Amino acid sequence: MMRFGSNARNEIAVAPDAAIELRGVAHSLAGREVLRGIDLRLSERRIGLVGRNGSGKSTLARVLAGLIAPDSGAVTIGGTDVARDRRAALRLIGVLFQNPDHQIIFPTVAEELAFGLKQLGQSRAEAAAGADGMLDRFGKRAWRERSVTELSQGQRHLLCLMAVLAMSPAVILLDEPFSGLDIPTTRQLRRMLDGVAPRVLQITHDPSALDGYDRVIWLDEGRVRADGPPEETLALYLAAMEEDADAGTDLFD
Ligand SMILES: Nc1ncnc2c1ncn2[C@@H]1O[C@H](COP(=O)(O)OP(=O)(O)OP(=O)(O)O)[C@@H](O)[C@H]1O
Repeated sequence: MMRFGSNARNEIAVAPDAAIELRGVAHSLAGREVLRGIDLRLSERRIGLVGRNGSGKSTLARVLAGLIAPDSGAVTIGGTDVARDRRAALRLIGVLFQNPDHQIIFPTVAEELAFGLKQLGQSRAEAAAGADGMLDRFGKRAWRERSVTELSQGQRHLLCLMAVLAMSPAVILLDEPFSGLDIPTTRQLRRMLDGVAPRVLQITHDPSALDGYDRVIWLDEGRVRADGPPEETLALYLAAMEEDADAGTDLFD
């Protein structure tokens, strides 16, 4: 099995099987209720999250990562409130957002990869070594000194995933992780994700991306509409999507 992070300080500070708990999570954006009271206990290794455009998935991802404190309710991972303890949250959950440009802050690949490791308390040399190690795993050592602006959108996406993996969080949250990636890169990422020990929570519109998953949650208008084994949740979800498509339900209300 692959391991990420050889440095002792990079080890996960909590048991990797620590559950994610959402209690009464509600949140509004611009006066609109986007999350409407979500209660979940997530302890499976591979969990999928599906739902129509605008159903609240990405907002829920931000709340799960502690990047937004919900208006009411709380999210804890292994008992730690991720919105209150941001430092601990870095080790607990790493997020790969849909758009890499919302995530990348440094001009070069090496600096971007090293940043998260320094945030975990690693020295400059340790972080540089960790960044190189991650580039080697993906056969991308040649990217080291490259300017991020010279990478394609898909390559920037891969860089963000490497940055998340390098930090060895207990939970990896992926928002449409394979959009814009070519087939070999997608397969490489899937293999990599299958090999990592932590829990993976994947937001996707592609049911096949959830093959082999333990549990799938369907979010609809900010509420959990179905939750259970993938084949059950996805059957309900896909049937409803067909109905909505036939009825021409407005996607962009
Ligand atoms: N920054 C914001 N300000 C105001 N409203 C927002 C903001 N971000 C999202 N919303 C609204 O919140 C709702 C949920 O958006 P969210 O991005 O969470 O949906 P999603 O399920 O991830 O959608 P998609 O599948 O299209 O990515 C939408 O109605 C959206 O218009």
